[in-house]
Amino acid sequence: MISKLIKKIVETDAPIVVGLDPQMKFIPQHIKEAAFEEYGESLEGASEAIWRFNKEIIDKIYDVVPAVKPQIAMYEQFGIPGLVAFKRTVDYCHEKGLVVIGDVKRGDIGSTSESYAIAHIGKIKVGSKEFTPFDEDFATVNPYLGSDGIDPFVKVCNENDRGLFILVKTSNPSSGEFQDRLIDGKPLYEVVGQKVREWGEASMDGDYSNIGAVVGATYPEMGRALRKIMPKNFILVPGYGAQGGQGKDLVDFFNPDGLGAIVNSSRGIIAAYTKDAYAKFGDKNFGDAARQAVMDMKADINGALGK
Ligand SMILES: O=c1ccn([C@@H]2O[C@H](COP(=O)(O)O)[C@@H](O)[C@H]2O)c(=O)[nH]1
Repeated sequence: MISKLIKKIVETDAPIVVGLDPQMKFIPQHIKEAAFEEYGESLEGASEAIWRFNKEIIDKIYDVVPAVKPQIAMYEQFGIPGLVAFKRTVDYCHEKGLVVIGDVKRGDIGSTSESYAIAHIGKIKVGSKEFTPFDEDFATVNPYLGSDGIDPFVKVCNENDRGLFILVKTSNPSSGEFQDRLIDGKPLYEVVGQKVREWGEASMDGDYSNIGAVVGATYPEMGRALRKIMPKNFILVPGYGAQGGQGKDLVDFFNPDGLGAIVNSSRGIIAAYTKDAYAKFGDKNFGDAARQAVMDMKADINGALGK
């Protein structure tokens, strides 16, 4: 699966993933009104608004980026209708040829991890039939339970040619509270980075492993250290834009081959029309504002990489 993602990054010349994190406050009034008119002010109405919003964004960006990252929390908060909107979004992104990274941050004891893995990147048999429940290409995973919580995810990946991004150093302000603590003289994030390297060794797909890492754009120094520890693991880099990360911070997350990292922006793209810089598009043209924000992000990152 990582080779498919790399091919699309090269084709679009954009190491960028658009985060589909559709909070209600970002959905223009005209979309909410139309959805509520049909489905009522209900979980169904909100989920329909999310779906319509996503579809417009996807239609405007699918040809200029390789991948999207729907954040399941934004859908789950609307219950079952929200999860239906999540699945519709995943399926539509696949129809448009996009690689889908499900930001689901799962991880538990082995038997439960196996079920999470099946749900998001695997297959399940029901009688004589087989189903792919959520059917993302990659899933994000929390490694805090250790190897027996990760192994079932790796097994399901290997059986289905899917991938993982394992949390190593997260972008949030308090990530250091635990992740920077020293263990035998090494910060925990480096210990986890070394484990990601090992977990990924049996999942090679070309030059890179299907098992990648999450490292926040907000910690460029740590990104540089982790790049060296995990030379064959792709890094998913959140924290660009709304959390303050910029192109110049990202250079060392990449390998000398110009690959090795893919940078996420969610609010910075999907809510671009609410920002002064893109206000000229207006709320009716929020999809065009998102496309322009992608082009600006691409110029910023590729400029920093000297392309
Ligand atoms: O360390 C992490 C891991 C995941 N995220 C997720 O990425 C997006 C970021 O959204 P922005 O609007 O671009 O800030 C969001 O879904 C987070 O849950 C992260 O930010 N940091």
